[in-house]
Amino acid sequence: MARRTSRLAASATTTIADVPTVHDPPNDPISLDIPEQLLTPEASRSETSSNNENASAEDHPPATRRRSTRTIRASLRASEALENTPSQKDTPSTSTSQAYVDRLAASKRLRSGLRHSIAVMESLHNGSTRSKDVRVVDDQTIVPDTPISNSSQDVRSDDLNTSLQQRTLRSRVEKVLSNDDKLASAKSTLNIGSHPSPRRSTRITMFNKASELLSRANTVLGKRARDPANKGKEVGRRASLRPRNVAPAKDEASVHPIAEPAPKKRRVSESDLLSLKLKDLPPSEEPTAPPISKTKPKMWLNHGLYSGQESTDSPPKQRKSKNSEKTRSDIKLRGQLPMPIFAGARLIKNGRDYVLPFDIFSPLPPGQPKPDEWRKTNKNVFVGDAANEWKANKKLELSTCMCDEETGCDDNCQNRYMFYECDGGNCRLGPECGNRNFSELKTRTKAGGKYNIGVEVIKTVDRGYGVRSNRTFEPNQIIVEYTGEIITQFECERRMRNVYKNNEASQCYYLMYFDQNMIIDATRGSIARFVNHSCEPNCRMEKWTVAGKPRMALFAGDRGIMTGEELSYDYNFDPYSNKNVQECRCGAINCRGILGPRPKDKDQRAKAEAPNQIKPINSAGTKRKRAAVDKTTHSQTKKRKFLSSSTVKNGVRKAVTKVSTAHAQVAKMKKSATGPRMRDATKTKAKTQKGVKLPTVKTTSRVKAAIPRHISSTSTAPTKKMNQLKRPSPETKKRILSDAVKGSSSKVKPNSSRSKSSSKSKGKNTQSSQTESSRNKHKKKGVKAGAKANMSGSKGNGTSIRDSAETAIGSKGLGNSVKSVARRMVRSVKGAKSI
Ligand SMILES: C[S@@+](CC[C@H](N)C(=O)[O-])C[C@H]1O[C@@H](n2cnc3c(N)ncnc32)[C@H](O)[C@@H]1O
Repeated sequence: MARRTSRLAASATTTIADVPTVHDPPNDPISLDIPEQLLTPEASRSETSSNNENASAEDHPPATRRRSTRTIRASLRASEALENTPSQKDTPSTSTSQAYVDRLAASKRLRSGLRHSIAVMESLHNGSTRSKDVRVVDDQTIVPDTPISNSSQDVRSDDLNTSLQQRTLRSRVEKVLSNDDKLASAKSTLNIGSHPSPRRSTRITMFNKASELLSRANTVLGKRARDPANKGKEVGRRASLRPRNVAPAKDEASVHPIAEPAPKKRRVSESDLLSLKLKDLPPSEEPTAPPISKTKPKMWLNHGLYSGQESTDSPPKQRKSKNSEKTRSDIKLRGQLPMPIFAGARLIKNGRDYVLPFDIFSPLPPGQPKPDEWRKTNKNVFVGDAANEWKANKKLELSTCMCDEETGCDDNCQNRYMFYECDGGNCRLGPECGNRNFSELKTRTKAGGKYNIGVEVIKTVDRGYGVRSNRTFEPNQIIVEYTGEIITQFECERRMRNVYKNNEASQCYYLMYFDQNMIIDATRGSIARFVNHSCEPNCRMEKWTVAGKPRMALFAGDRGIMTGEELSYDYNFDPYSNKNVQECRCGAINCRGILGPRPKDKDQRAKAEAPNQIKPINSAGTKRKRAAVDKTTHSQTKKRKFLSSSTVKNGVRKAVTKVSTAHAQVAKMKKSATGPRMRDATKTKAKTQKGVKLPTVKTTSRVKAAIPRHISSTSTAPTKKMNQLKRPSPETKKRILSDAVKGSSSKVKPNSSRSKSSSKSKGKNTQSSQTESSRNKHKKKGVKAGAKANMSGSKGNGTSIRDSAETAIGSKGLGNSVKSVARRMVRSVKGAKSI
């Protein structure tokens, strides 16, 4: 604004200054007639030394502003006398600045000269001053050519004329001067009104502003930079922002030392002000309404950071229904996902079950009850003849992994698919391989410590001891290996008869079918033996082949294991005899009620059962009778029995037929009689069918009951695939193996059909080949071996019976034992089929 004003002033000045250039200021007609004749500039300077105006004009060149003012005057006079001075019109409008200055100076001199002349004339007129001074003045100033000078010279002769002339002259000069003054005052008034801030003053204002800003710069730097002496002087500025108590200046404090110390500075909110106001007000009976503030109160003052959210008992929802919006239109809730500020309040109000955080390690405190008779071993130990009978066939168990680094050995890994653990011999991947569970377990347990072990024994309320996790386990992660003494079946029977006969009370036996007709007795074994059964388990017991040897371990289920969970797996328990049925106390919703096998339904079984899922041997010697089990359980068991009878009968018929055929063949061989097998076999079959009495399941002794017929846990005939891990069917497995064999450098032919797999097929690196090899060995061993193979037959289906029959056929000294073998086979088949 100031700049604009100065520009206007400048333009006005320019306009005015231009006036004399357009109308070149001629001298006043009076000045032309009189003053210039009376006084020259030089004379005026010398004579009127007391005239400050002239002196200043002479000594100092006129300033621009003054020049403009004078120019106006001159221009005004010039405009008056413009017409009377035609000679001046010829003067070019574009006169030089020097000429202009000269004219201004002349104008000034003219005015001063006029005043001087008037003074002289007055003195002459009064007649009191006819002194030498005047003469001197006359001598020096009056030009003889001028008429005035002439007239003045004639004063003595004609006083009347002279005085008249003087009077006229004076009046005329005064008139002109008064006109000048009027114009000047009018102009000044005009200037003040239209241009209040001339250019010079504008500059001053700007300078003042700049200096003021500089002085404020200190305050910008911060409060500490302020001069403490000037602290109190800023009150005016601060007070305009917010009210505050101002501490008195130091000087004042020194003057009034007794005065109270200034209160601490603090922010004053509106509520404070309101309370102060209320304090000041005299107490009145009627409560006065608080003054309504014109300013809108800030939200955060009234509601806090989370304004717009209301506490509800229900957990926050991302989406709200339209109805809820309508009903709660008075409360403006946040549209976005609200922050969980009320979670704590909800938790306190509603509560929740305590769940340990995911990765918490929480072992039990010391002083827990411990099982008395537990001889621990973390490795499988062969006992008795088991070591001799065991076929450590590393080469045959090899399976080459085809995975690459990108995929690692994931779920599609061929070895994983068949429960073969990868190692340096069968997998070219190193740390990238994800199929080395037992290796991982070894590393973990070797490191030691409760966390690495991850499990501990607990005492349950009604199921004896159990096992809990003291840490978390990922889904399908290996937890603990099931180890113990590997014994033969005969050794197992011996132990049951002699050693474990006193276990009837506890009903606890730790026998599990393992591999190659062997049994793991974990009475002396790992902690895994304490894992109880559940109809809704959180773990699985699986048999894997590790470096050519079968090993069993407990794996976490698909949900994983949380800290503090009791571990369990489905025993898939085969009681073998109704006498051995135990009540299940797992507490699951879908509890089957007994420690028995899974439901009989074929489809369900096909889905549920897994080939490598291990099934413990029935804890024989149970005193729990069927009557002890509830009616539902009883009916289930009974139903299972009858449902499977036809299948069992068929299987038994086939088995017996084959055994009879074999017996007949042996007899014929002894008599050196040869003939078509098919026929004989048919005849024999017909005879056998007539002669065979289908056995019923009878528990002749406790030992027999203690070794129930089970769904094979061995690799001999894995007929079912594990649902969770999507294990392959035997056919698929065979195909994969054969493909792998084709793909690998080994020249072994695939085990395409069971009939072709004979003892001649040596060097097969498949699990099936191992089975065949085992079978051949059993053939050599005779009836006993055949019986064993039969006992561990896979699910008691036709295949296993055929195997047993073939074994029996191939064995020497079959003789009278055939019948007993057949009987046992039938019993085995029936037990398996009744599951
Ligand atoms: C291998 S032992 C398990 C450990 C056993 N609880 C202990 O104290 O040593 C199997 C025996 O435990 C008992 N058991 C396991 N799970 C059970 C369950 N869900 N209900 C009832 N008894 C169970 C049965 O007596 C069974 O014979």
